[in-house]
Amino acid sequence: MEGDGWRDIKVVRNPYFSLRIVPTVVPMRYLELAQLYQRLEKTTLKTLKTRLVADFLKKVPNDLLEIIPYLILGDVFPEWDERELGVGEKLLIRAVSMATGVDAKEIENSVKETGDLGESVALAIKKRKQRSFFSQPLTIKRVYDTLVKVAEISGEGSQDKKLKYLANLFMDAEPIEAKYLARTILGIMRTGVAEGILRDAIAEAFHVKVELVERAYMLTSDFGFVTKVAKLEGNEGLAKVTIQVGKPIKPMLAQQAASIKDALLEMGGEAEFEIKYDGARVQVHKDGDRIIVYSRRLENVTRSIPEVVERLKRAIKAEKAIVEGELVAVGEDGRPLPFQYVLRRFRRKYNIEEMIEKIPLELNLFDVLYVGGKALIDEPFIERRKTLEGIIEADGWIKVAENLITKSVEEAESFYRKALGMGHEGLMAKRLDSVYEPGNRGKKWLKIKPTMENLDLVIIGAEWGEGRRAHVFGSFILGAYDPHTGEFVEVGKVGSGFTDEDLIEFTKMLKRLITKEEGKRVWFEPKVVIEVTYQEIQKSPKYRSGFALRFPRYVALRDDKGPEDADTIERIAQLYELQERMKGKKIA
Ligand SMILES: Nc1ncnc2c1ncn2[C@@H]1O[C@H](COP(=O)(O)OP(=O)(O)OP(=O)(O)O)[C@@H](O)[C@H]1O
Repeated sequence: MEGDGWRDIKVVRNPYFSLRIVPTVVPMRYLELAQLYQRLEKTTLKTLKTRLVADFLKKVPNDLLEIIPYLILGDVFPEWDERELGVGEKLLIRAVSMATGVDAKEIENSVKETGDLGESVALAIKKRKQRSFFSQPLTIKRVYDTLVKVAEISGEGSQDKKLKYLANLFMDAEPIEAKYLARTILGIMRTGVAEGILRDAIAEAFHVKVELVERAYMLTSDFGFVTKVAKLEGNEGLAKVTIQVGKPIKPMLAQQAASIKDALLEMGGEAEFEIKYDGARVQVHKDGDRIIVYSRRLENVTRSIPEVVERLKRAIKAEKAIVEGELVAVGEDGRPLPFQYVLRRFRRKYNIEEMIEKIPLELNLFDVLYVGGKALIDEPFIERRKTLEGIIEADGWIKVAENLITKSVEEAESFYRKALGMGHEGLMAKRLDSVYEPGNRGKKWLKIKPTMENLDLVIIGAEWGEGRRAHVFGSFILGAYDPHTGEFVEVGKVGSGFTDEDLIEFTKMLKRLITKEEGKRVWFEPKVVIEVTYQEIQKSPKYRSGFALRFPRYVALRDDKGPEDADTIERIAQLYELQERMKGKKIA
């Protein structure tokens, strides 16, 4: 009966006939998922979390397999899906109030007291004054279908419609279900399950190789699909997974080289150098007249850049293709503007026309991953580059990245100086024979730039400000990801570089992520990524990470990156080595 959302076979004794086996329909209850969330929240042990998720996955009927992984992560849709629930805290509280008869003000006050919206919603449900005679226990399918409907409602009166759908769910929810439903709706799950745990759990549940799960995920960015293949087709099916037009591929990344000379040496004496444009990376999927553009974080940003989409339709000559490039904002003088300008374009949802004029965008394409029905990721870079040049018709706004293939340090250095002179960030060096490694930050691509890398770190805590700034956070605790424990560990505290407006914005954004308060200190669910500069990376016995940043300074909010894209302890260790090597070296 799997496939219809039903499971279990019950033995029913019929008083008139002999013992018969009658299949009864028992859909999977949302309660089971809520109990999983609760268990996950109670432990910090990565291994235990993995086992809990694996045991749960084993019980999931086939037709829920594609949605459960996202719900476990605390999401409803994959990050590249354009749909959003569009429900804020206020609307959610109104829905709970409607469902329970508890005054919205009372729920709001309770949130202030508990500091935990989920908990306060559960309390309201416990006080529920009425429950419909027709009340039905919540099933996962019903919760999911309702959330999909909520996401798809738009236009006039949409808030009221959303309110009714949500109130209906809360009307039938048990307190524990309501707690996690509320958190899912607001995207603040707090169960500490990130992609790594889910990946390991899929492997454990279906006895498949973790490397194959990882590979399939890097190629499709779709845990729902990967889970289904793992269960139904095992290792063999996973090994066959390849890229598909329409599903974003995790981008291949680079490490930093200390100099052009080091880069050439590492690449075996010859390399392709390309300008490193300072903008935002995009992955373009084209299928006939249909274009989808994904950001570095694989969010669908197509709608925010309609003029680029129109040009892409003409510039990509192939009928079906996946190409990658760097989108750069261009100033009036024709020189590149800082990457934050492109991010402003991505964020804009209304009056886009106005932005097209204000922030014109240029796209520099540097790779092709698919063309004419064929995945190209296993072809050498040099071949992909030729293919790319063959399918792009440059139009001044869309072009192929400027490059130089050379063995000569001098030639490459002169290209480097030229790139910096034009206002670009530096150069990329690419190994001619390198295949495309989705999601990997290896040494096949190296970046060369005059300054040390900025770091992208997660805000894991903060301290309230003082005096005039007592109502906002004054400094933030920075965390780097430790892949061994699955935790974010402290590497420093940043208080400079923020304007008053920044602090107000950050306080608003972070308040809802508070997990713990200790005097003036608060701790957050690790979600928000910021870019910081620093004077130096120091070894530090004080921090568990082993490193501390000297004089970190805030540069920008990286809402194009999720916590899983933030820099890791290992990356900081690498940068520390690089810093030591760069000391006293002049590379420009
Ligand atoms: N010619 C190019 N080839 C590849 N990447 C390029 C090129 N020009 C600019 N880039 C950008 O540089 C990035 C490669 O550097 P890296 O691997 O460090 O990515 P990142 O973590 O996003 O870092 P960054 O902060 O530099 O964007 C790419 O993701 C892309 O956005």
